[in-house]
Amino acid sequence: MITVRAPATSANLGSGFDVFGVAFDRPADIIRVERAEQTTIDITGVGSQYIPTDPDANTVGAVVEALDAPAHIEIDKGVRPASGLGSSAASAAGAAVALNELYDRGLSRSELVPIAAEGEAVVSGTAHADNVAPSILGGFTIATASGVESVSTDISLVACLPEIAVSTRDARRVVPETAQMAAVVETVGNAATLAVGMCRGDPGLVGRGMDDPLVTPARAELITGYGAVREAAINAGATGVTVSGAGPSVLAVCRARDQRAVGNAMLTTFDNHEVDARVYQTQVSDGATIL
Ligand SMILES: Nc1ncnc2c1ncn2[C@@H]1O[C@H](COP(=O)(O)OP(=O)(O)OP(=O)(O)O)[C@@H](O)[C@H]1O
Ligand SMILES: N[C@@H](CCO)C(=O)O
Repeated sequence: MITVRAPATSANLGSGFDVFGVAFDRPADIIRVERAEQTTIDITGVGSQYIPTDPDANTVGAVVEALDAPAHIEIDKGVRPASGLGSSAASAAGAAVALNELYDRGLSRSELVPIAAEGEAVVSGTAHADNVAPSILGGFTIATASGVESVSTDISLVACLPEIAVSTRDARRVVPETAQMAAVVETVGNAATLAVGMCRGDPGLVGRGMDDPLVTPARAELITGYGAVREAAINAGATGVTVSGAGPSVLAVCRARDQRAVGNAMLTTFDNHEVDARVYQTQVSDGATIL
């Protein structure tokens, strides 16, 4: 049996829609795989009642197919589904790393990224790699059609998960199909600023680069209290705030000393909007580990 811990992730970071991602130190999914004639899936943990065990409908099933690696797979969910914290991706990333090891396929971590991304197509219709890349490689990742880059960095994050479910499939329907050139120019500038900030470990630059006029405004509408939560986090010291992945989690970047204040401000403001929430004080961390 091979056991892998695959971390939660946050994709987009505002200006990097379908491209940027970061790995968290927690929460994480635990994936256990054993060789079998036929693929079967058992799921426990947070939100497991909402996740299909049919391999054709679960993200790990697509990974089994791509690696031709039938197995009995146990998924212990630490990352709630429909959270915006890369729940579906954590399972796919963990399965890719575990099955590659179990069947001795010899693929590199980078080669496993497009394989795990096939799982995302199962749930959202698109094989976007911006969550699976950091869950497999760790750090801050840039996933494009021509490959994936990863840098390790020391950036503190606060992810606030409200008790609202937003599916990636639904959140992709509100993404505008066209964009004004001025908004594209602004987004490119912000994305470049963010990438430099990650390389320098500078939360001020990362936060400044998270602003996104293209996708985030439409998605913010799906999250009760988003505007007020964002403002409260900024007032508590966050250097940037955006929708995490497809939502409903809200992601703040800050200095380590401000993490607690930012998290409390976000929780209190969701509570003022009668939304229960929980907070993860985390930082950009390593990718999947074989235990
Ligand atoms: N192994 C899995 N883990 C979690 N969700 C899964 C899995 N397999 C299939 N799903 C389905 O995927 C959906 C959750 O994925 P979705 O992409 O919507 O959320 P997310 O991964 O938390 O968000 P995001 O990609 O925005 O970070 C649910 O409908 C769930 O049933
Ligand atoms: N880039 C994806 C991440 C969520 O799966 C999106 O925002 O739709």
